[in-house]
Amino acid sequence: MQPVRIAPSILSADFARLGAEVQAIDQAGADWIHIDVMDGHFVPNISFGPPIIKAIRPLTTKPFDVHLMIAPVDRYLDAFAEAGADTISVHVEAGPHIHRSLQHIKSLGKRAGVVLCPGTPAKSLDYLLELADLVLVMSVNPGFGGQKFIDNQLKKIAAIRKMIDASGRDIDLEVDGGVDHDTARRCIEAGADALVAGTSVFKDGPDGYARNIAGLRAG
Ligand SMILES: O=C(CO)[C@@H](O)[C@H](O)COP(=O)(O)O
Ligand SMILES: [Fe+2]
Repeated sequence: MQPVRIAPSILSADFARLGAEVQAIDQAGADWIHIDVMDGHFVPNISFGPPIIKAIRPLTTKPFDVHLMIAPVDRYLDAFAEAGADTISVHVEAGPHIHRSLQHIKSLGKRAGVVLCPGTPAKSLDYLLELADLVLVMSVNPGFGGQKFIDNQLKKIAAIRKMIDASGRDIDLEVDGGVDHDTARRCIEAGADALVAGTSVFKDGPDGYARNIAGLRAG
């Protein structure tokens, strides 16, 4: 089994130095760059969109793991693909046609991710796993970094691990929100193989990035 992938969330980066921050987490060992897109409608916060993603795309070869917290979502999928997303993840709660959204992402030649908010059951994946390359379990309510990990999501992670294994498909199981050294270990034990981390990677400034990423990966 490959080591758990660490995806630092640039929502916690210094936006005034965004390009340098992306290069710093790349050099520090990030596996993926996690990019949180928020619209002030699906979630109560606004972050960045395709032009920012396009601007930072030439600065690293690491995959862009784009987490869309926007509704409606379908009309923007092409723009995120063109801007340089590698994985595009959409919330089951963000629209009436999640199956269509996943089909659309696949048709663009991108990896399709499906995201579940804390209140959404694992069962909502029943007819979606055949299209998914990644399942993202939110361990906080989406919209902000720096929130506390919701413990009952560990049970959901374990349930989804079983569903993925039973599917026979190669699907990443990623967890996002409140991931620190302690909760990272518990997520890995429950079956996660990719972790998003904002606060716990960026909290000590650039000198701490490599140490913090390695610490999360070690579990
Ligand atoms: O999607 C989100 C929040 O909605 C996350 O990706 C956060 O940005 C993670 O930040 P921390 O909880 O690790 O500080
Ligand atoms: Fe995220």
